[in-house]
Amino acid sequence: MDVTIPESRVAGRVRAPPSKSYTHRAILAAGYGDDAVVSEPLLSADTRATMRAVEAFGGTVDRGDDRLDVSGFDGRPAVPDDVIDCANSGTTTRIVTACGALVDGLCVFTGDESLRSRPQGPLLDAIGQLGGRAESTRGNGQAPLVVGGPVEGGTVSIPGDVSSQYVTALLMAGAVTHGGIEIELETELKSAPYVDITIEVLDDFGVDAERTDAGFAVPGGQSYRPEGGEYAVPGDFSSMSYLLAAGAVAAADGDAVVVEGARPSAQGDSAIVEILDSMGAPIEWNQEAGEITVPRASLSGTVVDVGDTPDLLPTIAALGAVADGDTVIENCEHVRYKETDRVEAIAAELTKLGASVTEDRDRLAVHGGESDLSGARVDGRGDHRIVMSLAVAGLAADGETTIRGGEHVDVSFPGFFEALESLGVEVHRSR
Ligand SMILES: O=C(O)C1=C[C@@H](OP(=O)(O)O)[C@@H](O)[C@H](O)C1
Ligand SMILES: C=C(OP(=O)(O)O)C(=O)O
Repeated sequence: MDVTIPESRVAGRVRAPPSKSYTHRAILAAGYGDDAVVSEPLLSADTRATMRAVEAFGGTVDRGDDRLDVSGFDGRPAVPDDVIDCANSGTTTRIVTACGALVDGLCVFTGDESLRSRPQGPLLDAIGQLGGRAESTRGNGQAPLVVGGPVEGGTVSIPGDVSSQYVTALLMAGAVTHGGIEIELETELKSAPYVDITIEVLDDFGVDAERTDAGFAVPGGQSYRPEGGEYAVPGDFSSMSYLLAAGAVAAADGDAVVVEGARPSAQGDSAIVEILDSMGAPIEWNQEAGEITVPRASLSGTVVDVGDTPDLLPTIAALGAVADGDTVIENCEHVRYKETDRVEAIAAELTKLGASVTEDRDRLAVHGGESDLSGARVDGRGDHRIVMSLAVAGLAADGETTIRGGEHVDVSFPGFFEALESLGVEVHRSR
């Protein structure tokens, strides 16, 4: 689907969707337990992949509008009847692969073309160190994967600079092993706040896991159960970043965008508030009310290290294209291992809108203010975050911006274009 965004002014209140990261973890945590309700879940293509996996392992997930009733497999996943399709979701692939290592038999995991190009080698290696079987069918460390166990726990050594999701996956599975899992990190951990999210969710399900000097550890023999049998998902700050950025680049004179559902949590991506502040936006976060208000501002460039916040890179780059001066995004090599190589993708697509960028392996500089952005035809690269970031840039570009592949927002923020419409943007969709 092509989506056309005209240069626009926006204003109004909009609610952030529920967190994708928390929803994935809550669904699988409930799967590892017996019965639990996940309330206010994100219902999106990626979280549906995790629901399918829980069902393949012997659980059931009854999908309501704003709740999921999960009947889990009680720490003992069954051999799936079929291959598990993780679609476009890296999180699903990693967390269910570690669950597959608990199975007394074999499981096969695959996904779409993007997913089948993403790195899984360190996780396969870790499962091997635990005595499980874990192979890439093509021998290239990418899905399709064949995984089996049952592993009973132990110590693993893994790199920390490819994906934090390997740590998340091992901690979640380790809690129901006999002996628990100790994780030694070979290199500094990137995307570290996502492991904080994991530890927070585990804690809410009554499971202990902790940071250690060497990395992380989770004792075995634990049971997953949220207090009162119910777990509520908080709002998603990565998704909010597009709405807040829209306000900062395009709010109507004297008006603002107000984003609801912004309660503090372990999400590193709440750094978007400080980043917008550092660019000169008079942004205000009422943490008690869970509301962030942002009017339009003349933005200026900033320097951001995205080691902890990879998913913000496309948003920051779009903001940088509208701002005056240079916006420098550092420590971003791991952002190349996502649905697309997002450093290359956003650099190339913003260039089509007239932005000037300098791309290095671990750094992206956007030279704002050199010329005004002008609408053009751009490619969302089949990547939800590239699509949404280009839509933000489109709000501030002269004329119209047409984004190819608008339907991919379904991965994390299915109502994204409706949210823009509610803020006053005339979104045009064509097939
Ligand atoms: O665990 C998670 O929920 C996520 C971790 C991050 O990935 P990496 O740890 O691979 O950087 C992030 O980019 C992804 O969108 C969600
Ligand atoms: C990279 C992302 O997710 P995943 O790793 O789950 O595909 C994302 O949502 O930006």
